[in-house]
Amino acid sequence: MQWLEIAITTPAEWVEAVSNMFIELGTGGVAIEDPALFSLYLQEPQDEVALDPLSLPREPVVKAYLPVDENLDARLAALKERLTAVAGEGIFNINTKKIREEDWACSWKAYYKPVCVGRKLVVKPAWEEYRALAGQVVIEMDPGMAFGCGTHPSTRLCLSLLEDVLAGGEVVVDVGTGSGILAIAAALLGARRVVAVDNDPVAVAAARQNVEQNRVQDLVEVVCGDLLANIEGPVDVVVANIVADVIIRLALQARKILKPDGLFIASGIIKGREHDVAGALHSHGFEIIDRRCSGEWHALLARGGCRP
Ligand SMILES: C[S@@+](CC[C@H](N)C(=O)[O-])C[C@H]1O[C@@H](n2cnc3c(N)ncnc32)[C@H](O)[C@@H]1O
Repeated sequence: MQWLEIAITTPAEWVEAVSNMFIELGTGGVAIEDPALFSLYLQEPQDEVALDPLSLPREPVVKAYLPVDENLDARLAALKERLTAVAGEGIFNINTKKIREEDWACSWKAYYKPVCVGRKLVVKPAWEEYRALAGQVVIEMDPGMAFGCGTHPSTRLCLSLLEDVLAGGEVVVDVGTGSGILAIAAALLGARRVVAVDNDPVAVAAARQNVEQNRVQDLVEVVCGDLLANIEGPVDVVVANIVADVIIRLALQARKILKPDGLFIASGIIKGREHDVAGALHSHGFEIIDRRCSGEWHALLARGGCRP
């Protein structure tokens, strides 16, 4: 299959909004090439710096991929209309190029480097060397065509919340697992059993591969399905990094399978929608016990569940 790579060069303040538009358009993944992140990476002590600073973009570039099929023109037109509606003409520079599926993965790999998240997690591309410090928990990722290489703020918010709430021995469900990153993190942080679900077969395949890569296949089961439709409780933690409207739809299902005082980590909420999501959580009996944000992205930690 052929794919269209869409690369949008944008001022930094629009990065999250553009990423969100791609996600709402249904692209499997979003890659952010942010010169600020590269500079941070280059400041860290490295055994070997494989990145040529002169090759870095001067402004952030947000990339996503759409299949070249009969829906492509309509999806591109919808994207351009939305970009113009939010920011007017001339803010974004859009470049597209067709690439073969076999070349897809390599097109963004050069910019994907190990990143530290929270207190002890490190997300490392499968093909990069990284010498872990004492106490660090290293997740190896090859997201392929699925969302979730650990650089997106909404993923990072989930990772840091997982790190804070997991004490060991929990049953966790990761809804919208993408590359499997959150499910793998939960297992490496001590969960006793993790179910990872996604409705995209490409994501399910990538997640299964990453689960094996991290040698947590005895703890993590990856299934294809719609939200929590076929998942049985009781569980200790539900984590979901999807868009606000999907989180709202998920809230009741999550409450039904959570143990009393179970925890719901809800992320992927773009600025302006956090009140809608909090309202839906309250209306289903959840208590919000933590709120975190990074740039335009919000995550909520809610407590609630059903008595047996
Ligand atoms: C933003 S990505 C999150 C990936 C990963 N969990 C992370 O945090 O980086 C959202 C994922 O949710 C999946 N998804 C969207 N709607 C879904 C649904 N109704 N049921 C299951 N998965 C869904 C998408 O296929 C995508 O892989």
